[in-house]
Amino acid sequence: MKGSRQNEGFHTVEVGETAFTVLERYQNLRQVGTGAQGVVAAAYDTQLKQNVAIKKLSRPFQNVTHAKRAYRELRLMSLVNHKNIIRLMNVFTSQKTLEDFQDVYMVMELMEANLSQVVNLELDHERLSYLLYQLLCGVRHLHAAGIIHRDLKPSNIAVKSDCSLKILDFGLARTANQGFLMTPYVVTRYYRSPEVILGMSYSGTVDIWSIGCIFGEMVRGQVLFPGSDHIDQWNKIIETLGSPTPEFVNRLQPAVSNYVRTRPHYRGMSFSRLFPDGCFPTESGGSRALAAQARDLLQKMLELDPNKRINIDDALRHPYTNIWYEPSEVEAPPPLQYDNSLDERELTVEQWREELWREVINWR
Ligand SMILES: Cc1nc[nH]c1-c1ccnc(Nc2ccc(N3CCOCC3)cc2)c1
Repeated sequence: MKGSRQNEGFHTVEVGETAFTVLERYQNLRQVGTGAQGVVAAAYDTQLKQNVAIKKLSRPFQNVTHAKRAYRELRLMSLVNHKNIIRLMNVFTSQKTLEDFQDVYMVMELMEANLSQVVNLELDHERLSYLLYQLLCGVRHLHAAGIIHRDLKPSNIAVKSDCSLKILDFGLARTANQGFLMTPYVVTRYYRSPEVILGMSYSGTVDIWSIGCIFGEMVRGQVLFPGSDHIDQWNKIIETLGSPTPEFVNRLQPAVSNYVRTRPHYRGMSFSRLFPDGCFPTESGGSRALAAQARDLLQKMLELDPNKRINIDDALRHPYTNIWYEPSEVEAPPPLQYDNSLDERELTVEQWREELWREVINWR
């Protein structure tokens, strides 16, 4: 209830190098991560008697990129409701007025690791297919709400030892500036689809490409396309998968298609060479058949041409993942539609500050 939160006391603790000023109910804070948006701590919620994660957004209105992302995340997290998308449990600030407004704290359910810690483990097919299935379910729910993530990567997906998986954020706003960031954090592009790299119009299948890259990395134990920038990223993709078809190139904007045509011609590697049986789990039983199914799904996800790439519903019905198919999980009622136009608004830093302040003090 708003009243209690306003009056309830706060305490300040150091988490790494960062001061967290949080409601007294949250105790025993310890750092678990840092992201481009801020620091994340694990804590114990003495009211709910459960562990939680608390993300501190430091001055989220410092520039338009941060403000848009924070605003979008607050609105989207309150809007979607799915077991494979992290749930927002509480939002607060210790500042009492808009003039003093500085920081936002977002409280979520605590997971145990992110997928970056999992990609180099030898996972059996059961875990591999279950993680993939849950990722597809979460992304399907986002798409049902009109949200295309566009920036799925292992660091924004969290897991627990029971193999449950949750997507941690909502990716890029449609009008997010693709390149320059004010923070020292390097933007990871390894998982971005050809259409995002080449500035083409895009649809939900951009997220299927990213999921294919993540799935391939879990099989291979290394990043599939570790490009140092967009040019290098494109070169690595075509060296591995082969050059795009003329039909695909003709759909590009003139300047981009001219560049793409200057590239050498690559045949690309076969998927049985890219993902040989040896890199799949070799536990007893039908693992050769499972390896063939996993390879087939990978090939359909890592299709250069978005028009030919497998879509989410077909990926969820693929033999490799449909063993987990639960209509209640796949077809969870789509939330209200997200109004993307909210992303398009060009507000000043001061206006975003007020928008964020309003979102925080009016939060449920
Ligand atoms: C919202 C958010 N943004 C980034 N991360 C999170 C988040 C959200 C919910 N739970 C967790 N849990 C969690 C994640 C990673 C770790 N490890 C990191 C590496 O070293 C071993 C532990 C431990 C716990 C993290």
